[in-house]
Formats: sequence, C-alpha cells, structure tokens
Amino acid sequence: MLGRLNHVAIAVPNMEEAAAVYRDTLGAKVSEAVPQPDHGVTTVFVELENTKIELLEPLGDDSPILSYLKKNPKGGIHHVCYEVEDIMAARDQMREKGATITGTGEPKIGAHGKPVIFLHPKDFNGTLIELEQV
Ligand SMILES: CC[C@H](C(=O)O)C(=O)SCCNC(=O)CCNC(=O)[C@H](O)C(C)(C)COP(=O)(O)OP(=O)(O)OC[C@H]1O[C@@H](n2cnc3c(N)ncnc32)[C@H](O)[C@@H]1OP(=O)(O)O
Ligand SMILES: [Co+2]
Repeated sequence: MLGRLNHVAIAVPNMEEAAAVYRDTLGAKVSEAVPQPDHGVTTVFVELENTKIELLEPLGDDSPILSYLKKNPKGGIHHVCYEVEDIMAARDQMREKGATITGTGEPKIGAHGKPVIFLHPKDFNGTLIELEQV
C-alpha cells in the first residue's frame, strides 16, 4: 500500500527562524510560508533531492500542533507522510486493521492540494502518520 515518503514534518515555534536555519545555515531551497487555515498551521516546504521537509507553525487558537509544542517547546519531528494511490481504499484498509484515523476520519485536502488522512500515533510506534493520495 505505501508508496514514497512524501515529507517529514517538523513543528516549530517560530517559522521565520526555522526557515532561516534551513535556508541560511543548511543552504536548502525553502518555499514561502503558506497559511493553511483548514489545518490550523502555516507551512513551509524545504525541497530535497529525495523528499521534502514540511515546517509547521501553529495557525489559530485551535491549531492541532499547539499541544505538541507545549510538550516540545523547541519543536520536533511531528509526522511522516507516505504516498498512497487511493486514500479511501487506504483509509478503509487501515480501519479494517484496527488503526485509528484521526479527526472525522474523512480525508481533507492537504498542502499539495491532494486528499490526506492522519493515522493516530498510538497504533504506529508513537509516530503520527499522514497518508497523501498522489
Ligand atoms: C496543511 C496540511 C499538512 C499537509 O502535510 O498536507 C499537514 O501535515 S497538517 C499537520 C497538522 N495536522 C495534524 O496534525 C492532524 C492530525 N493530528 C491530530 O489529529 C492530533 O494532533 C492527534 C490526534 C495526533 C493528537 O491529538 P491531541 O494533541 O489533541 O491529543 P493529545 O495531546 O492528548 O495527544 C494524544 C497522545 O498522542 C501523542 N501525540 C500527539 N501528537 C503527536 C505526534 N505528532 N507524534 C507522536 N505522538 C503524538 C501525545 O503525546 C499523547 O500521547 P499519550 O501517550 O497519550 O500522552
Ligand atoms: Co504533512
């Protein structure tokens, strides 16, 4: 079922500072910051040869990453995103195998304009997993 690793996401308390580290210290190609109100985050993508790093900053009081940053005030790796061909088939397969889909369980359109779902970390060795249909 799993395809390529699409991105590794890092939650950050200050997007400007985090983006500058990747751009200026690490010399990487860094996108503009894009607010994603439907997801409660602002994203910046760091383009790498074989995958991407997604920097996430909280957007709004209900941001789903606020509690993560409360526990990890300096930030940290937040989730990994794997590509799948069919998000609904993947969701149903995960449900059949007893995994918990977070939120309503319905896919939302993610940062790349593609449907995404999230699998609860309790079922995956403490790792939040995002699946993105490509
Ligand atoms: C623009 C979209 C973009 C894209 O790529 O397209 C994105 O990636 S958007 C990213 C932001 N959106 C999300 O993260 C949505 C999915 N997340 C959730 O549904 C929640 O954050 C959830 C369910 C993972 C956690 O909910 P909440 O924070 O309200 O619950 P708790 O704080 O009580 O945590 C419960 C339990 O889970 C552990 N936890 C929480 N977040 C993570 C994490 N990122 N990685 C690993 N573990 C996590 C937390 O420590 C608690 O563990 P426990 O042992 O029960 O104390
Ligand atoms: Co993501």
